[in-house]
Amino acid sequence: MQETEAQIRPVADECLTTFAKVADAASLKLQDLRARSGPEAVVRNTWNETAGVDNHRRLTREIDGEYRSLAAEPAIARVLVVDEDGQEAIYYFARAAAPPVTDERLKFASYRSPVGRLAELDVGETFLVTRGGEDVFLEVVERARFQPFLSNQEWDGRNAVLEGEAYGPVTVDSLRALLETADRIDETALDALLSEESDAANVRDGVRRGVVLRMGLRDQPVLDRYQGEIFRMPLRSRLLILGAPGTGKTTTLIRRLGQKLDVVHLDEDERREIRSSEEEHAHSWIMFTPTELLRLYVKEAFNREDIPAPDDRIRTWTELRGDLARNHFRFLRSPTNRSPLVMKNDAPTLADKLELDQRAWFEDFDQWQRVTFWEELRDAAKNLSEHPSADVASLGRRVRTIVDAVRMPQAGAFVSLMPVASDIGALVADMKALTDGKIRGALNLQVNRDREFLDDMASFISELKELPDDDIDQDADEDEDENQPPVGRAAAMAAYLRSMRSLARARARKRNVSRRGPTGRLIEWLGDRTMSDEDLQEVGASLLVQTALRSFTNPVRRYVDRIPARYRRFRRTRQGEGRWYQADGFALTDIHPHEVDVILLSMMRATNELVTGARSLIDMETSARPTLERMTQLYRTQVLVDEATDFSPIQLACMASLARPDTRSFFACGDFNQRVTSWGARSDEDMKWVLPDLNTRRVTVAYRQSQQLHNLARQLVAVSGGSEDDAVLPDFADNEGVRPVLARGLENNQDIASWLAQRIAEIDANFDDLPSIAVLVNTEDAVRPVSDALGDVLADYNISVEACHDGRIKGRDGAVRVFHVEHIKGLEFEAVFFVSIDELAKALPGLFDKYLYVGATRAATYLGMTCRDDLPASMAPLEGLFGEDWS
Ligand SMILES: Nc1ncnc2c1ncn2[C@@H]1O[C@H](COP(=O)(O)OP(=O)(O)OP(=O)(O)O)[C@@H](O)[C@H]1O
Repeated sequence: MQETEAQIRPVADECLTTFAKVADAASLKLQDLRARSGPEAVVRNTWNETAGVDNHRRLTREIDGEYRSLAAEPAIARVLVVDEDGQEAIYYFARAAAPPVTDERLKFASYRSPVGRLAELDVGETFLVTRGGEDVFLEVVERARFQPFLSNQEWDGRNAVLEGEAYGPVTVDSLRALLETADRIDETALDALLSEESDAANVRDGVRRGVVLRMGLRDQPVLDRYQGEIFRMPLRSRLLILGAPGTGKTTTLIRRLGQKLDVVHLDEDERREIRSSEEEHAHSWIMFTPTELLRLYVKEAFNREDIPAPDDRIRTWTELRGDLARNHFRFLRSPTNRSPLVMKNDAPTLADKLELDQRAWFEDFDQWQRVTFWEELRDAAKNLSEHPSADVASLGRRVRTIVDAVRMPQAGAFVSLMPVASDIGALVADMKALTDGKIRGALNLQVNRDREFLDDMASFISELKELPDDDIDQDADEDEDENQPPVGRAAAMAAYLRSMRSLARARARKRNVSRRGPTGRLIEWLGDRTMSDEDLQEVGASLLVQTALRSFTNPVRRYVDRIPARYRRFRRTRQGEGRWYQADGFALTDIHPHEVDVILLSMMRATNELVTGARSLIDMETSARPTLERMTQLYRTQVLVDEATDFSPIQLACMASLARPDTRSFFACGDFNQRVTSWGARSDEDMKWVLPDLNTRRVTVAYRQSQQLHNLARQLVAVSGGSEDDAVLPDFADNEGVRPVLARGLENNQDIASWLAQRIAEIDANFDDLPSIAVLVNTEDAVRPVSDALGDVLADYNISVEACHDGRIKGRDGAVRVFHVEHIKGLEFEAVFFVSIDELAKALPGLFDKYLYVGATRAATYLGMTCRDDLPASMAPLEGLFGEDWS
């Protein structure tokens, strides 16, 4: 070891000198920048143009941030390379920005730059660079990674891992302490003996694993060669990263996002493709996590990468789905939206086991709705072309030629319909003025007869509000129904117009209006205070023509925005055929969240096809524009999904639809063995369905767990029939850990708490500070009683316990945290305890093995399980892997 220490001391010395040099240079630049960026400097530099000032401020803010980061963390890696001519070069890599330093002997670069790849390669590996137009191979001769740390105005490098051709890898706790050992000359024999011990603890053979002390994704400034390759792939990639628990998928995802947000590291084509300013690009991303808790867990990692991550950028699907359906695509009922659809989490609408067939379900609907829409358009065109009025028939013939030319909705056909649409719009407006005039005339008559009429009607319709709008008139046009006042005389007038139109249409078709819904009830209430039969016939006939014509006034909007209405018809049809849906037991207006996903995907895909297939629809002033712009406003340059296998293929496809079409940048990571939702994606085929050109990559080095826990995890997969993974342990010197432990027959919370407390005390004895510990329980209701019982016992050790309800709070570091197992996807702890696993097996037979696997793989070193009775039968073969305690 002494020989190694002698070899690495010059490296340590150079590192510390370089840290100081970079940090000083960054601090100077920072001072300079701040001195120059006062208001006068801004005015002088930009001639006081607002855009210029904003731009200047942003640049100043960004550069300020970069220098501040460099002053706090001057470098994360050092690599010595040699080229084919034997020329050596030393590179220092900073996390994000390139350090503002020049040095004859040293080269400085950002880890995010292409040459940053050197920091990921092992000693002996080569990397191709282009120098003066020629390809040159660089071979890595020495590599060091470290965490710079300023203590008492002196730089140190903590947790450094150094490796050269002739030494290492070694882990050095402190580079400064390493240098100080060389300075000791006049030691007494006692001092020498003591310092021998501490020197040995400072420099140790091999790469060491850090203890998990806090609840948050650990910092991993330099990735391994496989992760690095993925993180550097072009922005326009569509990637799925699969890997066993702890293989660094989330880590890679966040590092990649950081790199791709930094426009400096995008190539020319990518910069063109993002089509936005730098500032927009910095905000144009969205990441999905399956749980609120994972969002909290990763937030700090975003801060380390200097990525502002407000809540609207890291989202759960549940949250975004509600927002899209209610506020953007507007097909769920709200105080301002008369839509009949009400989303209910437990709406019993869907057939059993539909989750196994969800792709076919979606495709059936999507195909049905496209065909239905076009057939209706074709029928409308035919009817118009045969209409007695010459004006109408001539327009009808024009649209018929276009519609008959294709069999399904197509971007090109919509473009061709646009010029006719405006002629039709003018005709409809004239016809509507006439029919509205007639209905208003009738209303006027009633008001003249009875001054109270409007007020009486207003109070009657306010009572109807609660009635489900089951019978919303399929032919009532959105254009007629826009901006409906909710209360008062204006609302009464709108309701009168609406009901007269329904009545008139029904008369013209020789049908009756349904009595069940609000419109039918109002008509009943009106009695003979409607229009004359003759007028109803005449208005009805005109309205039917208007409806047929309206199919063409804004065909894009009708195509996309009527998808929810078509969905209701589809559901009724298939329900009758005994497919996809329960035969009965739910209201026509109830809709399950998975059905909302289907509608959203259909609407988003339909819009995307038009945006990409016919840019002219959006580039020009057409009636289609607002419908398409609604989608373009939702686009993000980067869409990222963590724990992708917890989302259904339909949800994943919705997320992929949010990726800006120019780049279609999509990055998902997950592990099929860790799928804990019955609707989650189950296979490669599911993922290929989401995006056919998805490029799947695997990461296989499992960094989180000790040898014993890694082994247990693999056995768990084997006994549950999951797909075997190819994960291997890293070359850590301390993979050896302790056996997982098991307690049987713990029936009540007191017994459970006292067993947990003994194990926690055993862990605590090994550390100065309590590492991060999670206790997982089977239900939300068990969180409080288990925390209270454990808190009572652990109070004797001065260890506090925190109940983390609903997975909405992270809890405090230093306390033992209690979670419902449902929320712990993606997290990592030094120790995990699973309470009453046999009860979980009984409660969730279908997902038990998945939850067990996910729970057990959250632990880095210590894993404990309790059973109320005994191990579930499926786990019996693994009994021999468990011990009883860690004393
Ligand atoms: N290249 C690496 N070297 C050392 N440790 C790493 C490396 N990459 C990731 N890790 C560490 O491995 C642990 C697990 O990382 P991460 O949570 O990203 O894995 P994951 O694959 O997303 O896990 P899971 O599937 O369980 O969600 C973290 O502590 C992380 O710091």
